[in-house]
Amino acid sequence: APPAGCSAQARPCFAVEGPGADLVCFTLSGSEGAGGSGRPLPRCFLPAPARCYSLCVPAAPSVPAARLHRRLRQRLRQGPLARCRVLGLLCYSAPGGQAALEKGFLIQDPQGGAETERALEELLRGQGALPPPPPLGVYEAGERGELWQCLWALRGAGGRDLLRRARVVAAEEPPLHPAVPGLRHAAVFLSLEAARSVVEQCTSFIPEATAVLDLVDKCPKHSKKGDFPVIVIEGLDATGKTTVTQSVKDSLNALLLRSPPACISQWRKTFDDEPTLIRRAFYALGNYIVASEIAKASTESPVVVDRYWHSTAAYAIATEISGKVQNLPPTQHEVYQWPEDLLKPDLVLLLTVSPEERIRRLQGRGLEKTEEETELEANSLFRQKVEESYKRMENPGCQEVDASPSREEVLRTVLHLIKKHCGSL
Ligand SMILES: Nc1ncnc2c1ncn2[C@@H]1O[C@H](COP(=O)(O)OP(=O)(O)O)[C@@H](O)[C@H]1O
Ligand SMILES: Nc1ccn([C@H]2C[C@H](O)[C@@H](COP(=O)(O)OP(=O)(O)O)O2)c(=O)n1
Repeated sequence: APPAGCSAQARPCFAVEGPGADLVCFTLSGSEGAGGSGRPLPRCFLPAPARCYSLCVPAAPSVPAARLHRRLRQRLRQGPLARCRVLGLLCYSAPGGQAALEKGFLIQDPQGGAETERALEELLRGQGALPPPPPLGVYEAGERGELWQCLWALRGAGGRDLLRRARVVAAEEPPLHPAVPGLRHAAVFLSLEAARSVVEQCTSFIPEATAVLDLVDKCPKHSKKGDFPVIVIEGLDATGKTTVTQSVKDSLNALLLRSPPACISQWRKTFDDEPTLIRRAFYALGNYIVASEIAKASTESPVVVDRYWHSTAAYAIATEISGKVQNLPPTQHEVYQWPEDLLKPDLVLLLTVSPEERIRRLQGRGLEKTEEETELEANSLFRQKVEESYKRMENPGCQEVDASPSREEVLRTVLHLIKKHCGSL
């Protein structure tokens, strides 16, 4: 329910008008809600005494900016700021505007008061000079109930300078999710070099990054597949990939590989704790290492692979694109295309089960849940976006397999599809 005094009709989009202020901001949470023109302001702006603030960093694929964003998110949960509600925010240029995409937070302080503003200023001053700390956006009501955004640049030694004061108005939801154009540089890397350069920028603060790069550099470039078939099994967690890949391996006398490969999986936790940019670059490099393993193995036997490129891309897209499934990049978008320099499998099967069956299997397995699995359960929208992204992948695309029947029946279906596509084995 919306907070008292706020309209449930409001959309989570708002624009900041005025000279030099062509940013439109799009909150990442709660993208529901209809409304025509003359819409009320989004309900994310709570009425007094509540107060709203914003912090945004450039969304350009820069390692320092990505780490600053993550540091700010962590710090916003601490101290006097812990009482605030923090929503994700994307600020993008209105049509014709020049501003680059920014990513940040809308901070709602339900009680108002000077303490939160002081804490935010301290937080920003404590971030050092590189990259420069973002300005603090402070939202205040005008005399006629209109809303203003004041953008303050903080001076290192204390004090602050007003950069601009601009009207905040309701805006149309943009036709394309603002994160879509930047996806291919921020989360989905379409070449070895693109992913490599991100991980290379991390060697000074992630010692494991050097080890990953060493392994990648040892792999022959542009690995070629051998004569035996290469089959990839994809799907959400607990759809039965481990079960299916193991049985296919036994049935076909195949070699079983997985991405990320064993040689880097001990560093997975380290990279999972890093921002999207770094984390996804790590998984992307893992695929290139697996590619060289596939190349070698497929000269000697069939190869079955548990997750590969499609997982890397689908999870990256689904985590970066907030809100509903309709916000995903349109079909045939470049992020759904296979990287040209990555070894292609002969067949990719996507295992799907109903959400209810998947949760039964997760519970049945009784393992400790990862943060992402918990999110999947809590957020069926996320699950839908991962699955839909899988289905939009092209060249090669994924062939869907209903994995709800018994283990034996699923295996029969999978073997049948492999025979059909890869000929006699
Ligand atoms: N066809 C099936 N019917 C019922 N349970 C299954 C089936 N396939 C797998 N399971 C069980 O569901 C759980 C998740 O399967 P698993 O193969 O580990 O999935 P994934 O590797 O995709 O996470 C396991 O406990 C597994 O034994
Ligand atoms: N090739 C791969 C494999 C996994 N990932 C990422 C995508 C998700 O964030 C997680 C999913 O891995 P998870 O450990 O949950 O998967 P399984 O337990 O193997 O089913 O890893 C990837 O990006 N690329």
